[in-house]
Amino acid sequence: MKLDLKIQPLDSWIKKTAEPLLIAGPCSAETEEQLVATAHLLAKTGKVSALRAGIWKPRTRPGEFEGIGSIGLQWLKRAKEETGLPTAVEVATAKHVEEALASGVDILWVGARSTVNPFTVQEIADALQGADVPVMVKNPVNPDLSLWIGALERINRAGITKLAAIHRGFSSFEKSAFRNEPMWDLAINLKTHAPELPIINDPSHITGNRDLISYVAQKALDMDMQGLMIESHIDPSVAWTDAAQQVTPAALSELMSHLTLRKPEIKSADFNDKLSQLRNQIDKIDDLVIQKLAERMQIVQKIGEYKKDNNITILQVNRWDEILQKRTAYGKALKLDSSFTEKLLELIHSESIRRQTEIMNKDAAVAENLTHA
Ligand SMILES: O=C(O)C(=O)C[C@]1(C(=O)O)C=C[C@@H](O)C=C1
Repeated sequence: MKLDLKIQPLDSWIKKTAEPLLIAGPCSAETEEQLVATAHLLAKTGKVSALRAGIWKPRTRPGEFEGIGSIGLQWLKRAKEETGLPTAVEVATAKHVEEALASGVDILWVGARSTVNPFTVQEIADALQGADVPVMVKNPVNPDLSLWIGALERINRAGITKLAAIHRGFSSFEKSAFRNEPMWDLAINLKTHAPELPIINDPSHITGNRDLISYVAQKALDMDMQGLMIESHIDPSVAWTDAAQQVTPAALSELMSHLTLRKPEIKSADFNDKLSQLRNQIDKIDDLVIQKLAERMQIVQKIGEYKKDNNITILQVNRWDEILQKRTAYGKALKLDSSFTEKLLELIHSESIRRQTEIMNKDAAVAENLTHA
């Protein structure tokens, strides 16, 4: 389903100084000197198109540094005057929006902890009514695509058409090398729903670790994301917040120079001929896969009827386990990744169960309808 968003292209609201688009700056504005000095070094790299800095910081526990507050807006103004870099801040309340707009901040973003809350997002959207400012919406903390979409829609309905999404990863129960799981599928899903919506990747928050930033940044570019937002501090070792994920402007410049830029498409007739030949082969195979899946489901239906007539449970763990073991081993022999084969089979099995449940409940549903009639 395509979303009904009115979006202006990214180029209409941010002037790229280099490819890929890079928004950089400290996690938090700490002092005027720290912010302005960082901004100068970032501007000097020639690779940064906008300066970010958190001045209102949502913290998990009270008593932690909650951002320098409104005074930081003056520092951002000075950084912009001296470097020419447009500025970006996070807003979480109507008051933040008003103050940021009044002091000439160029780009606003809605943070992950705000995106989860429709009341907060609506308050921000209401405060944005009539403003011609670009807004970027971070994914919610929890992996819920509808919340992300809902927040984008609310901001868009307030008349904000200079809109982008920021992919900063999701909280997960499972421990991994990342601070926030990228769950790329969710970002890809958003892109499928709204192909014209620019998505900017935030490898700093995904990794929580400066050593992993380039890996995630490269993957984001390979996923055709439109830019990167990376935290940079003049001296990360003394940063007041998120020290482990910040890089110096020099390290950032070095990191960017090692990224490979790939295009979503090219005009070469040769390349496109070869690509469409290969895609034709894929189309034929996909048709077969779907056809075979449909045939499999017909048999599942028959088994369902048979089980019903004989009062046999839907779930047959031993049979299911046998399928899982044998097909995964077969897939492995054919060079398929085992976890891919397992996921595919699990999806098929849950559809089998759904269908057989429908069959089992058919008469029950009729009976229930009759008693309610
Ligand atoms: O073999 C069965 O009993 C089936 O109903 C088929 C099937 C399957 O999809 O392969 C479905 C459910 C069972 O748990 C096991 C296997």
